[in-house]
Amino acid sequence: MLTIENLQKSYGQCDILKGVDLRVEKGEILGFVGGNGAGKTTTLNCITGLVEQDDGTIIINNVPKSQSLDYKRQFYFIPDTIQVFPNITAYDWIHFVLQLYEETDHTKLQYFMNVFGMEKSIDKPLGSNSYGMLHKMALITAFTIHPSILIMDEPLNGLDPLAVVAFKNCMKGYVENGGTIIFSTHLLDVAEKICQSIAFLKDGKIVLHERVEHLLVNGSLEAMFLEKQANEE
Ligand SMILES: Nc1ncnc2c1ncn2[C@@H]1O[C@H](COP(=O)(O)OP(=O)(O)OP(=O)(O)O)[C@@H](O)[C@H]1O
Repeated sequence: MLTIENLQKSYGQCDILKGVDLRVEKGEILGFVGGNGAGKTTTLNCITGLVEQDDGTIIINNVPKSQSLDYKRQFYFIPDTIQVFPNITAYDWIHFVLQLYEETDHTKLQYFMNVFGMEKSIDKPLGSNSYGMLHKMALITAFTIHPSILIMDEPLNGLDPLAVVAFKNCMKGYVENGGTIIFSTHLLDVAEKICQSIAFLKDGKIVLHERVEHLLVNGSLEAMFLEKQANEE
């Protein structure tokens, strides 16, 4: 589904990604973890084309990143900071994006708006929405589109507890229906409940990529994280 080989990226003299290799299989929820500044956002930005890598290949559904348009049709991306036009409404924004993805099933949209309790905010200008509400809007759009792979950078940030429950249920339904998810997070207790596997990024490389049930044999993900961080330092 998603294959990354030898991904490298530097900013000036600073080598951020030093040969990232990663495979994500269809139907998998992969949690992408690592300390602050490890390079998670840089990796996701390379995958989604917001950043051009210096070296390495990225392929989604057998389509290489170099085939720009076709490649971009394979996924939907929710960045950590959602940039919006402040004067248009959530309704207009969502419908605009749905049109881009040729998604016309508005019953699905209504369903996910209900799930996330967004009906009352749908006609408000985006500029008056909170950080969490913008994230909900992006999630509603993503689950309505149902892309073959959903890529998210810290999607749990700003979500209230009800939205977190809705998010977990939607993720479950989405992968049961053939979707694949890769998301970065610092919330290891949530990751251990919803992910099938965890990739740990440290010093510009993936130092561990393992199924969650195998990791939990030795304790919590938090314990694994602390041990890995300490060992590698
Ligand atoms: N545009 C840029 N120019 C220069 N350095 C950058 C740029 N973007 C990121 N970096 C650097 O690359 C490194 C990795 O940043 P990145 O945002 O990918 O980390 P992260 O793992 O997502 O961190 P966090 O968990 O704190 O969000 C950091 O040292 C950061 O300062």
